Amino acid sequence: MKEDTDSKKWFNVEYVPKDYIFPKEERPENLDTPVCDSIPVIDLSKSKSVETILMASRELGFFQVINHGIPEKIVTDAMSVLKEFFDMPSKDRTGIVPHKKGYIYTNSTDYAKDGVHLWRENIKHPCHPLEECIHLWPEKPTRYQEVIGAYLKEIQKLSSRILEMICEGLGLEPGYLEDTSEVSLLSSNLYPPCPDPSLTLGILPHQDPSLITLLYQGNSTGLQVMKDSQWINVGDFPNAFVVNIGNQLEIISNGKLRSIKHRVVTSTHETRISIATFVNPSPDCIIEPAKVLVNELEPSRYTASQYKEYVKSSKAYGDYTVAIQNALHS
Ligand SMILES: O=C(O)CCC(=O)C(=O)O
Ligand SMILES: [Fe+2]
Repeated sequence: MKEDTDSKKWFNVEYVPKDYIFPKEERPENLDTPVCDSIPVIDLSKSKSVETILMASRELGFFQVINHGIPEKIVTDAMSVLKEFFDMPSKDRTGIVPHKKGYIYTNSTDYAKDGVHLWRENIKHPCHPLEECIHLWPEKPTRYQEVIGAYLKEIQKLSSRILEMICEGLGLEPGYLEDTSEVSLLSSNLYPPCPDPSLTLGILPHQDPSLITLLYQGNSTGLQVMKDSQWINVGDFPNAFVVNIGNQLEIISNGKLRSIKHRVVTSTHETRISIATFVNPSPDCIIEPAKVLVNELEPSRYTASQYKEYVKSSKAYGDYTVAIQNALHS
């Protein structure tokens, strides 16, 4: 049997197929916005980084970190193994039974909204505890489990460090966030070049249901953040990780830190591969504004809920993801 080569792939088209065209009011307008230089790039080797992280998290809910200590090779290996995964013939990627296997692959034929597909392919899998999940991840490419496992160990360290800095900046006791959080989900996207980016979207506008999200985007662009009612581009910065505040940390901080809407637009010439890792509260955690941030002048702005109940009731990560997470823990 002939393998599916690039020439036969769904995105190798001259015109955007009808199923990928969003209604006019949802299309990305104004794609010429200049790359924004107001997403702060924070050097973690500098002593003032707690202050700058706090300032960015309050104002924009997004920042980038450099000199973060993750070896470049671990990151480039992760990107290349994911590229190999997305490049494999589709028979090696599909046919996965979400309830049995520890990962979900969706090609672009999943309906994102009202019968329209996103211009992307995606793989997602749980990552916590690492020793229990790793064997359930893709077996092809053969290096996948080893390389992504090594990447996630580094992400765990970096996310702990960033959560500790946020704790310090908010005046919370050490460990308040870190002790009850886990890097629980990896979601990697491939956004192929698109003949007309003004008609399509890579990811719909959304806020992350996490505590924080760490994202590696290589040298590509396409991520946009809503600032003062305008979409602005998050520029690429060599070896940087993009960090954003998720809904759970907005609640814990009693609204001091902001979980901001973002989306991904496509490009005519660039292939974007991104690796998002969601740092979430442990499932049993009660999420509510930290007591030290609530007082007469600043009363609690959010009601308490258990994180796993929130995930279940809001279907925060989609049905399949909840199903594989439950399968793992039962
Ligand atoms: O792929 C990206 O750049 C963004 C991904 C994202 O926002 C998400 O997975 O929540
Ligand atoms: Fe997101």
